[in-house]
Amino acid sequence: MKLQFYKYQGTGNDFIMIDNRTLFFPKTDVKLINKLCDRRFGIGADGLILLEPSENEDFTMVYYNADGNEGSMCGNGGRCLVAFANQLGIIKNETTFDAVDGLHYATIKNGIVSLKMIDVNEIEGSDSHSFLNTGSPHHISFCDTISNINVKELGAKIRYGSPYFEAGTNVNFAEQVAKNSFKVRTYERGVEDETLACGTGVTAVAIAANKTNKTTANHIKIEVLGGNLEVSFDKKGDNYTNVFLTGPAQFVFEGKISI
Ligand SMILES: N[C@@H](CCC[C@H](N)C(=O)O)C(=O)O
Repeated sequence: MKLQFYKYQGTGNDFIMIDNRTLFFPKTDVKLINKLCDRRFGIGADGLILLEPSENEDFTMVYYNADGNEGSMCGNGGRCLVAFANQLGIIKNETTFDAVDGLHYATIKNGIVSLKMIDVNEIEGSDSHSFLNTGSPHHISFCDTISNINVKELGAKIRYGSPYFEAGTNVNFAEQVAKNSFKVRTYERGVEDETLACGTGVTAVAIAANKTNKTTANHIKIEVLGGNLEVSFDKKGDNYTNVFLTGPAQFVFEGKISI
């Protein structure tokens, strides 16, 4: 069978998109999804996303990490899926869709997608790190400089170590560059490597930076290896609401692959 696919990227976090409105895709085939995401034996991507029907919303997002397993929420993947739904003519400039962590509202204008993320009200912290869930779990270490960190090696150590072990976590290294701006590098669980960007990761960094008083800003610019993202939120006490992740989401190419 020939599988029609579309390739998208959001600040270099890249995804295979499949229009699965007819529910034809063999979604329990972990090996197949892993192979499609393989950069040598397949199309190559950090993850694969199925666009499926939804009972009450515009569509449903089903996200798989490159290892072939269903993942938790993917912020950049969600933004790319909005651009894909727009390309398919399912939505115009705004949408609400279903995902593993609940409903997401989003807008798209001139290739820039702004995606509403879940509210956050639990942030664990110590002197060395913060940990919070922005749809996916994120460990954050604020560092003086991140350019010389071996993200793959150190990220893997933290991802598999105490207290995360098998369930694991994504791991972010963040450097403050100005009052309201940070640089971030991320080790992604499920890709098991550094990626060029992570949407739920930069969202977690922005909230953790505010919570730990590194910034009083509620509109934060984040530079990642693949480009620039922005995170904004409202804050009441320890509750972060109206959390938006904003940045480019672009179609790269489409094709058919034998499966
Ligand atoms: N790239 C993603 C994060 C994807 C989820 C993650 N790898 C996991 O399952 O933990 C993003 O942009 O948020």
